[in-house]
Amino acid sequence: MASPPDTSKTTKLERYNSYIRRVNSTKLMAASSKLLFRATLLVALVLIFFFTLNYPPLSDNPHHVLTHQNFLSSAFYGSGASWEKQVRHSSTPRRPNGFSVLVTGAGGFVGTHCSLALKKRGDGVLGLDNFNDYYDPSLKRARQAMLSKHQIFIVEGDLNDAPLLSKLFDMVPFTHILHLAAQAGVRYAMQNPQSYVRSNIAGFVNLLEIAKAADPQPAIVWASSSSVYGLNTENPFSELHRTDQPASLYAATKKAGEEIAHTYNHIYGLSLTGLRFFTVYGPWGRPDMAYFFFTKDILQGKPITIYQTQDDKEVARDFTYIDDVVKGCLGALDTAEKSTGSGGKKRGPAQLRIYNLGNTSPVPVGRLVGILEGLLNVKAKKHVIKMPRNGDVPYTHANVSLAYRDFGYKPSTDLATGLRRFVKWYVSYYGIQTRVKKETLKRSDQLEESD
Ligand SMILES: O=C(O)[C@H]1O[C@H](OP(=O)(O)OP(=O)(O)OC[C@H]2O[C@@H](n3ccc(=O)[nH]c3=O)[C@H](O)[C@@H]2O)[C@H](O)[C@@H](O)[C@H]1O
Repeated sequence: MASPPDTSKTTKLERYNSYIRRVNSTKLMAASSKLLFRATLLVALVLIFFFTLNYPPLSDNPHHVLTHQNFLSSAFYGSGASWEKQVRHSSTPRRPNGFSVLVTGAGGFVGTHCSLALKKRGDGVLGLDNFNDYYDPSLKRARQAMLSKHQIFIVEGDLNDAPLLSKLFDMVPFTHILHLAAQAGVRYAMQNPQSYVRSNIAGFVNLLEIAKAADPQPAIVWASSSSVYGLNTENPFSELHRTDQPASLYAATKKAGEEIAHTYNHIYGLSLTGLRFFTVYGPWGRPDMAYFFFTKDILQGKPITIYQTQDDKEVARDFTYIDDVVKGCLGALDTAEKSTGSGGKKRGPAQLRIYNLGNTSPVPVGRLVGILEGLLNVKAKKHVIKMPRNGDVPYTHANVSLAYRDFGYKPSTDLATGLRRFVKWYVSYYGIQTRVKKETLKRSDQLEESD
């Protein structure tokens, strides 16, 4: 019987070869996992980069904090002789003892009007605006073009861009800041709450941080809102009434601003004046506001929704005409005392003020629609519903005796007059002339710029 072949050598060899194969395959696996790890890391870094650049998306994030863009804007705008020349030229006063004012939100409705008024009387004005797309940015660009004709330059940047703000304060010894940049709108706060926190709280704090460190420290006048009165039931609203029951996040961020102002006044000696605006309207206004989109919808034959209170009462607002508000803003600037600190240190007590800027004459929304129908010569398709729970309050009415006492604020434009001026501007700006009453267009007491 043939003995079985001696396999001990081949078996050893096979075992050795198999060991080598295992070692090699482990090495290969380790190498490929390393490669995979590096590739994943690279992809993650690329994703993080784009995520940070685009998040939250621009469309639903009007007042975004843009880390990369902050950097880019500072790097881009902060250099260049021509940019610096425009900044200096725009902010230099042309009258003896004139102010040098940084107007934030200069491409906005109130910001544009105030910038023009300041420039016209010889103050230096430098604008700051991020031209976000909360509403049609082309309207903001048109306002910018109008300001540019009056030698007012707007720096394109965000309130949260600390390097950019510091650079501006390094270049210009601003005497005042008129801080009007904000995320506005009561009802939109339910759609995009973070934008209110970013602009009205984080952005405001960023601005105050820069202002407190500046030498000289500027005096600051800024836009609060009638909405801080929230569920207050005492009428007319006085600055002494309670404001601890905001009905919307918008109102809550404005109220937070008032408390933050107190802190910066207390610790750093910043002179701070908050102005509670009451539903400001007029030419070059905001398309997100009811009087504006009612006009658009009425002219286009579309239905409009008119809110009523839960107990079927009319909702009313103390609609305030833009020219009256501009006078109030300038009055507040003119009576603002100097900040007392310097370089971040308080040297003594500083002024801290809050004022209502309203019209003292509330008008039901139904009446506003009636006036528009008359001016536009078109019957509105009205859809009356109970006010949804959207942050709205049923009624606003300003007591302005404090503003009158301290800087002579006295509103003088009734709603019919103000809306006529608005409609005249609207049809001219959007090129709609057909159905609007001739007498509306003929009247000539219009802003020079809108003609
Ligand atoms: O004073 C303020 O602090 C605020 O004023 C403004 O808020 P509001 O007074 O709410 O103005 P606005 O939206 O024009 O609605 C006007 C009226 O129309 C009613 N309204 C509104 C919409 C609609 O479809 N139907 C309707 O009846 C509505 O119920 C209201 O009664 C600014 O937008 C805000 O940024 C802030 O500055």
